[in-house]
Amino acid sequence: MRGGAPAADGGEFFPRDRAEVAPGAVHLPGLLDAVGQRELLESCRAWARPPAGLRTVRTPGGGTMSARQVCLGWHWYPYGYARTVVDGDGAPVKPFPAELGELARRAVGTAYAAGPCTEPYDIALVNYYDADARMGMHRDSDERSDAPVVSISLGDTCVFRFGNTASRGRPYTDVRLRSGDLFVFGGPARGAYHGVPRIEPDTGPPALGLHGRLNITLRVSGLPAVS
Ligand SMILES: O=C(O)CCC(=O)C(=O)O
Ligand SMILES: [Fe+2]
Repeated sequence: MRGGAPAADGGEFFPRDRAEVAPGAVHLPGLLDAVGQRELLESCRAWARPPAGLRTVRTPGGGTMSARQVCLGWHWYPYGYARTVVDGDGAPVKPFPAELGELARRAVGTAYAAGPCTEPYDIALVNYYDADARMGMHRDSDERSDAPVVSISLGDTCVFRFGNTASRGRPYTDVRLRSGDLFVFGGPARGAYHGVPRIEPDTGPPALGLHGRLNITLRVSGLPAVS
């Protein structure tokens, strides 16, 4: 892979390349340009408003997740999916926007030679990380589809840890995800453990105007569509 050292203006001197981190796990740097990032950020701000807005997720063991979350299409809670915010204000989940489905299809088509995924994307999780937030190693395993997961990053750079399907431990690869990067994991990587051990504060593009990091995770539920 070619060098990715930031230039003095915050841009890239050498473009960063598509990189296959593990079989089926593909990093697509800079897929969203500045305009695309700004539009998506504006949408995230609207989705984060109540009802069914940004919330703190409580785990059955009594803990809380440090990244706050809002869901679109299907509401994820530990550990399942619902049509309403069953662990929050009880409001109906906001609809899954068609443009996120298009973005997921484009990402899968760019990531894999086999081309776009034909299953309809119908879940978006929007995770907001402040400088101290992180996400522990976990698998995305509440879906009934093995379609690839597509993850989008906005704002501050994070360290994204992509591991293996057997355990939370090694071997894993740490990848820096920057604003506008996408990461796709499907096929043999679909069930791999992954997490976010660190946010690098104040590393996002200043013009974006986002303090912290947003992640948008797109999934196919495999659950019956609403009529
Ligand atoms: O923030 C990220 O990059 C990962 C989010 C994630 O793994 C999830 O929401 O399941
Ligand atoms: Fe995940």
